[in-house]
Amino acid sequence: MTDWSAVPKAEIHLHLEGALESELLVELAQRNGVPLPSYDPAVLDARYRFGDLQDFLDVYFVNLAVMRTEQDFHDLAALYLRRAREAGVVRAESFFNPMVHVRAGVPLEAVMHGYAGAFADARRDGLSCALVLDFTRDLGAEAADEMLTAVAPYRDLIIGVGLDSTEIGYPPSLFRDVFARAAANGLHRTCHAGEEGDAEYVRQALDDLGVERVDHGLRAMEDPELVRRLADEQIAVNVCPLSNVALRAVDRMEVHPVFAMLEAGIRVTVSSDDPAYFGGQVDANFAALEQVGATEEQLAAIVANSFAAAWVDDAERAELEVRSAAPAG
Ligand code: HPA
Ligand SMILES: [Zn+2]
Repeated sequence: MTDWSAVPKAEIHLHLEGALESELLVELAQRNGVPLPSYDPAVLDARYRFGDLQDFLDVYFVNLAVMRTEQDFHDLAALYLRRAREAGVVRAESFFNPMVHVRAGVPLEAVMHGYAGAFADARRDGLSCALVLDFTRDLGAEAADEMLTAVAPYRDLIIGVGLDSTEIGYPPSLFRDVFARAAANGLHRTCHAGEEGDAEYVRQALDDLGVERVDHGLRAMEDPELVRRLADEQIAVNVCPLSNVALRAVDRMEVHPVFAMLEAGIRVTVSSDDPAYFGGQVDANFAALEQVGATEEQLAAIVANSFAAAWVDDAERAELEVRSAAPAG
């Protein structure tokens, strides 16, 4: 079996709020006087068994009540960025979602400065990294639009936008105007679609939001015409195998659609989604695919796709590819 932590890669589907490991969760709860059901990280981890996406989101949002100050956001991002480097990540494009925090009374400035400070530190240490603003789709398009306006003073700290949280009932088309405004501001676009929603959600992400990438995209495989289109247009589909099994979007790793996606010529990438909840960092996601029979060639293609799909300019992409081709060490 390959040591995936030694293979340089880009991780482009990762929620910083989903990197809140139980040890840090307990530390922040104690720091800020926020009650938890247990203060034993092992007990908290043992509760992470989910029936579906909503089941997970219910726990995830409750836990986020511990995040209060700029230092908290800095600590969370620094933890993720350290874990990512340990997992072989050389380019990190990370979702953050300020909506839950701001609604809990945290100043947007604390969120932005905390995350951006940790990202600046990592950049100084040689990691290529950037922040992607995610909107909570079940809060609706107006709230997303308000957040896009609110982050205007921090425009230089973000490179793109995405859409997360409860999928069914909140199709991408609802967010057409806010994504158009983001594009007009020079922001890249991606969207969670096809995790639980059907192929129509993925089609809308392409047609109505103009996304360059799709997060999860699993149910696109139910529509052969859409599969051809994803392949023809080389839209990156950012799958998260351990997440998909943990949230039962996929029955078993052996039948993960990633294999059919590769077969169809889709630009598949692999990321960890919410590593504190789903059992591992991006290296563990590669290992999980290898364990069920993904070939060396398939996994190498996924690594190459991660750089092809990254939101970097040609010069930086070339530099990342050279670094990844050099022997580890
Ligand atoms: O996988 C996810 N899907 C939707 N929303 C999310 N928020 C964090 N992770 C996810
Ligand atoms: Zn996600």
